Formats: sequence, C-alpha cells, structure tokens
Amino acid sequence: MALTWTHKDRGEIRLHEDLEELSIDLVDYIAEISEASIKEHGAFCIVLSGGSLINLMGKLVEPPYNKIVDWSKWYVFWADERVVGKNHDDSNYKLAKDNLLSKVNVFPRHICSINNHTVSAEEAGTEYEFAIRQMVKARTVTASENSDCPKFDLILLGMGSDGHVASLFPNHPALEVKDDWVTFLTDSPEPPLERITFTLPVINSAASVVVVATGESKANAVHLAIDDLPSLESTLSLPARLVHPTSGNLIWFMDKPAGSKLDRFKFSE
Ligand SMILES: O=C(O)[C@H](O)[C@@H](O)[C@H](O)[C@H](O)COP(=O)(O)O
Repeated sequence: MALTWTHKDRGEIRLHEDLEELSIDLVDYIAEISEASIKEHGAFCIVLSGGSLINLMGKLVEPPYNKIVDWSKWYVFWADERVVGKNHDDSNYKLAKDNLLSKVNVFPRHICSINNHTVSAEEAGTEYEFAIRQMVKARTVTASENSDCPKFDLILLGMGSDGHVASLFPNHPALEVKDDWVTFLTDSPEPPLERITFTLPVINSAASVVVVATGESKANAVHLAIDDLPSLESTLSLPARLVHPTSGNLIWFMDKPAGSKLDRFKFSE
C-alpha cells in the first residue's frame, strides 16, 4: 500500500510499493484532473516531459481510461524538448506520440509540439512561447491570477538523479530566467546540448504540478528536494526544490527506492 503524507511546504508525497501501483495512481490522478478541468473551463491543458514518465502513463490508452477520458478536450504541451528531428529517438514529442498520443483521440491541432528541427533552438523557443501566448489570448489556456504566465491544468515532470526537471539543470543560468515563458540551452550538461524548456515561473504558475521519480538513483535528489535541510547552495539551487507552485498543488509520485532517503520514510521503516 502506498504511504502518503503532506509536507508542510513541499506538497503531497505518494510513496508507492512498486511501479504498477504508481502507474495506476498516476493515471487515476491524470483522469481526475482532466475531468475537473474540462468541467471548469471546457479544456484540459496538460504538459508532458520525456523519460520514463510516458511509459508510466501507459495505462491511459487501456480500458477504462481510454473510454472515460474526453480526449477531444485535451490540449497537449511539452515542458521541454531536445533539439533533434521529430522522428529522432531522442525527441520527447516522438516518445509521447508513439506511446500515447497515436493511441487515443487527441485532435492533432490540439497538440502544441515544439518545432525542434527546422529552426535554431532560440527561434523554436520563441515560436513555442508565441503559440502559447495565442492560446492564452484565446482563453484555451487559462491565464494565471498571480503572474504574467499561463496556468496549465497539469504539468508532469520527471526528475534526473542530479535533481533536474524539464531542461532546468542545477546551477545553469536557465534557472534564473524570469521574464520569458520558454528559454533555450545550447550547453546542456546532458546530451543533446541544445534544448528548449519552460522556465520556473511557468512551472510554478500551474494549477497542479506532478514530479515522478523512480529508482534508487533518484533517492539523494529526492531527499534534497523535499526534506528540511540547512539552506546550502546544493539544496537552494536544486531545480526540483525550486518547483513550488504559487497557488497550485504539488504532488510527488515515487516508488520506495526513490523515496528511501526521505527522513519520513527512514523513520517509518
Ligand atoms: O531530457 C532529458 O534529459 C530527460 O527527458 C530527463 O529530463 C528525464 O525526464 C529525467 O532524467 C527523468 O528520467 P527517467 O524518469 O527516465 O529517469
């Protein structure tokens, strides 16, 4: 059975027995937020990431989810993208298309992917932000009440073992960008070098942010991102710790190996 609790300022933590339990809980949560958002404003604006997250969402294409989700109201975005062709194996768009979007009835015109191969990273970022600004203007994407940012219904993030989220890496200047919704990197610490990413203000303006972390290699970053620790540079500038929705919900979906260094988990053993 999952162990769940709410940390006073790091959100809700759901520590699962195994990946099967985690993926069921994750798709239940996505289906629930999808229904609530469609009821509230007629659309569900979901932001995807790369990595194992997409496989963990796999049950969405199976019954009952594939039948109960109103795919026609989904609008799909990406938190980050690698600058590679859309058919390249490293493309976050391709990963989601092959494993999720091609198997459900999301309208192709509702898929707001990042043009990552015919223009430079900088231009692709500018175009992506422009497209989102048009959708905020048209009120498909809600505007935040607290910032000059879009308020996505749900942003799904993976987390690297260095604590990076989207393509926001520890100590990278992209972490400091405040005035743009989208920024770009040409010196990513992980390949490929060129990437496009949402900035922290956009992530922190969402109605709901989910961070998914699985496996023992994430345990230290999870501990640094969640536990009460002295304010050291290593914790203060850890991207996953800087995920802190201003008025939205933050939920961590983890398996036990990823949560094994959390104070609460150690004490509950
Ligand atoms: O662009 C990338 O470098 C990856 O997509 C990366 O951001 C990934 O999302 C995390 O490293 C978590 O990956 P896993 O969930 O597969 O461990």
